[in-house]
Amino acid sequence: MPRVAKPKPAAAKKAKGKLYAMPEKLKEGTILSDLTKTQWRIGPSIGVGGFGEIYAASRNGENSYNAVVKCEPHANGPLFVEMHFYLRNAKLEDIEKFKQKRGLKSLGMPYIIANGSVDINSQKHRFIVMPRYGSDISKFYAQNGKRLPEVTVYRLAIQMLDVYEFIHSTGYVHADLKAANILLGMGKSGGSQAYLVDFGLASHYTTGDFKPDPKKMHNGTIEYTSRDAHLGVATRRADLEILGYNIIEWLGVELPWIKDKLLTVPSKVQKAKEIFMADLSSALKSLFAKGVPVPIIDYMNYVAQLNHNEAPDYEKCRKMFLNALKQMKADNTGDLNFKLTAQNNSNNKSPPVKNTAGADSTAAASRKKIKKEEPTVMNDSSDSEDVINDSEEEVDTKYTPRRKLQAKPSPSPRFKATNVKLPRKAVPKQASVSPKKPEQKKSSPRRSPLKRKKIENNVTPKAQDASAKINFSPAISLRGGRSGKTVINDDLTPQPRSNKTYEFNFELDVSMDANVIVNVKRKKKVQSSNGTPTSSTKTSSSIRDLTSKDSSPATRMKLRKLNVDGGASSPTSNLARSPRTPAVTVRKYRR
Ligand SMILES: Nc1ncnc2c1ncn2[C@@H]1O[C@H](COP(=O)(O)OP(=O)(O)OP(=O)(O)O)[C@@H](O)[C@H]1O
Repeated sequence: MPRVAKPKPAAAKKAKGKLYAMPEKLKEGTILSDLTKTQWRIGPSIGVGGFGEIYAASRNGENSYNAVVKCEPHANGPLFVEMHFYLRNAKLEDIEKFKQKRGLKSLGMPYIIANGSVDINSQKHRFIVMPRYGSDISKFYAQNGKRLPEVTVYRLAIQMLDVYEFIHSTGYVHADLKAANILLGMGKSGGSQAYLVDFGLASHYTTGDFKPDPKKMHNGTIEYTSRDAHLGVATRRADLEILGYNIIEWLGVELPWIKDKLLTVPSKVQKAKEIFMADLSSALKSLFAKGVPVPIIDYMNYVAQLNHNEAPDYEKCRKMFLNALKQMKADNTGDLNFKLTAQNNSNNKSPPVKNTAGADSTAAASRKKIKKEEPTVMNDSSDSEDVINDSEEEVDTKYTPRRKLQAKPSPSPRFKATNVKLPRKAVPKQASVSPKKPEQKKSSPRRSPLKRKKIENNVTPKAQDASAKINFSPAISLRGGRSGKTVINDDLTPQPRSNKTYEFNFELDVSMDANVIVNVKRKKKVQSSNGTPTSSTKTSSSIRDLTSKDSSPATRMKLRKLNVDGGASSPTSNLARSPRTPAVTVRKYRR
């Protein structure tokens, strides 16, 4: 049995039956002190994300809540990732420089104002301060009966391409664009610019080989996750694909994998997207009864032929939408209009649904509405002022974004790892083309015209399994009921997340995760003839005394896949048949 080396004393507060810690509430009026000792007064809660809470905030002494504080426990990965993305790449001056270079009047790129740490109920939390934006566009989408005006869709696409161009210029991808993550600006001209928030899944994109990463497979919001993200590969084309799925949906049609209720099985969604993208013209035709909007088919075709490591031509994409606006004689300036009329929805499948929000759906009206809603206090309000000084912000450079431990504190159901059953046969049998070994071109598993042709010719949406030869990632399934929520692969893995650190000091042969064998080899120190201890990787067959001086903790673990039928053969012979087997280095635990 693994030995508990160091149980963590202050365990995070957990909801009954949940593996994830819940964030602590910040009382209205609480003062947070950031790293530069600037004080921020917490206002009402204005949003709850998958991992933490967002509060309106003002500089202490000022009246207007024109900033927000996003606060999450320290152990929480997404905010760590988001904060470092902002600190490294998205300071206000970086954004200004980019705008200048590109000749842009505005850019929907948020920035970080401040950051710090705070102890709340003896639990260390991290917080960031950002500008406050307005309503997110998912509200308009819902109010309009699941659609947005066509002109607005194209304008949003152009603005998001600008933001992508900025993010990609820093070496990162966003990986989670969706209506709920797009906020309108505040202030006089705020309604003309949309901002892309939530960088909790931002990561460096690959410029090298296409290497699927099981640890990151399916990350994102399942409805819009790109095919590359389903395989765990961060690419620029993936961001463009995510935008593509979103704009199709905003035009009032249902994406096939949503229509077919596949969202609870990521590998099925992935497969549906592969089929969709392999035969775009007929897939889109079946979605748009009145004809496929030209910029949609052009944009999706462009995305489909991009190489995984290719820099997208953002200008070319923007022009597709700009040309459509010109043809519609629509301006690309002024407030984004969210009010549906028959004129601005020529391409939608069915007649516009009456806007339940009435005349309230322009950006300006929305800002008014937001202002009206401001006094809503979701947390306990208190007159008392708790002054909390931040403790030193530690930057754990070894932090991996996968360690996202936070449960969603909102009533909307977030996937819980405890409820997942991973099937033994994690890789479906039809998976016969490994993305690691692209058939035609070494740079991209998808670019190959031959392969695409094969899929187009042989695959019908109903009978694709035998001929598509697409490698799908493990058949993880999600509990029903979740929708539109960011999910991180780690959430899908039923590993207990205690705060304990284990020392492995013996041979361990155990199946874990879907179909993986873990073989831990202890590095044994042996006495050489001259008495100096030397290392050997000889596998120990017996459990050794952990405190014994002649042993040291395991330093390497070998993982290998089980055979598809569930059996495991000898480690050495199996290695050849399992090229994706990773070797994992285990960090030595130090007290
Ligand atoms: N700067 C901001 N100004 C105003 N509202 C904001 C701001 N940032 C976030 N929000 C609100 O809070 C909500 C949640 O924010 P965000 O998506 O950043 O949190 P999250 O925990 O990362 O969520 P998830 O991962 O589930 O998408 C947003 O949908 C939005 O309504």
